[in-house]
Amino acid sequence: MFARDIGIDLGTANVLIHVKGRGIVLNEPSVVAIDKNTNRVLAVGEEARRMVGRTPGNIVVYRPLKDGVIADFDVTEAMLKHFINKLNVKGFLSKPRILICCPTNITSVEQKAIKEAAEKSGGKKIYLEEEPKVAAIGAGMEIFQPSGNMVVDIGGGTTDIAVLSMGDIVTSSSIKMAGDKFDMEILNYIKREYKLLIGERTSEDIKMKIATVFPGGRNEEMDIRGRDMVSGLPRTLTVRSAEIEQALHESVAVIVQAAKSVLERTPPELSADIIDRGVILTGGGALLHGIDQLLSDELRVPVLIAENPMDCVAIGTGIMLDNIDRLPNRRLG
Ligand SMILES: Nc1ncnc2c1ncn2[C@@H]1O[C@H](COP(=O)(O)OP(=O)(O)OP(=O)(O)O)[C@@H](O)[C@H]1O
Repeated sequence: MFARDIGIDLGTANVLIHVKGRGIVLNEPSVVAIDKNTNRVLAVGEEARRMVGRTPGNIVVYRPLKDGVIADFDVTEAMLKHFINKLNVKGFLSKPRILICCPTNITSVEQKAIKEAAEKSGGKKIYLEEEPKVAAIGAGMEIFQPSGNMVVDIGGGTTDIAVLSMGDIVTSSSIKMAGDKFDMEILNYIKREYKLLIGERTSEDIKMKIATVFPGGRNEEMDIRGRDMVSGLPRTLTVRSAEIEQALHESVAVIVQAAKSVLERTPPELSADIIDRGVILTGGGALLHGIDQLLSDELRVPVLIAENPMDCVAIGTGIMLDNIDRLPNRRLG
């Protein structure tokens, strides 16, 4: 029995766990179903996600990390413990070191509590790290060199934008505009234009299958179902890429603006490096059709989507654990 280091991407939308030597061993949605009457956890992860929008009154399905902050700490703790215990850390993996990447804006009290939850689940030493740094490392950027690297990590709750050099963040911004808000914009658009109520899962489906954020970038259509707001009855209608582009226009403009303001605050030598190396997109939002083209046009630098953008943070935790002793400014080490 020997200790293997564990990296955890505790995300708003998904939790990924990386075990040294084995790669990503767990990838589940950050969702928990609870029985309101007994306060008992009924399901966690994928099983709970399948219940979203489909539960009777006594069961609530939580996303405990909504909006990139910990909305419900007890539920977050229960979820984290459930996932770590699933790996059987206490038995097979004796006392591993655990590096957790959690939302950027959490309070020090929350940081402590996350640390404690991981300790109780069997961790020997727990490290917390900032998401954009780990995402950049996971995307293969050489952030320990004295040169500028820019990463835009578009997750479920937050978009983290950072310029890194010599292993640390030089300029950054974290905004609450990301995948969840895009879903909400699509849902509101369908409600406004067609008087049709759709669920969150349907609007996420539209985003993934036919949306684009680059004008004219995609020309597809999709049949969607929901509840007619006037008749109250189920109804089907067809939506097109171009109208979803309109629906998402203002939201993506917020991300473009945040990226511009980070670049404006970046020292010129590092800006020059970014022209050479380009901006790397990570997180599930990097898969939003046309986002790379749009950012490249607006920022006038090359923009590249990382390979497996949703895995970058988890992969980055693995690389960081290998180099833990030479990391500057690590939090709660
Ligand atoms: N093909 C796709 N097109 C557009 N969006 C996508 C696609 N695939 C996934 N997403 C979105 O990516 C988001 C989840 O990304 P990710 O798993 O990186 O977030 P997270 O790390 O859990 O969140 P955060 O970084 O805010 O804590 C969801 O909003 C999801 O809808």
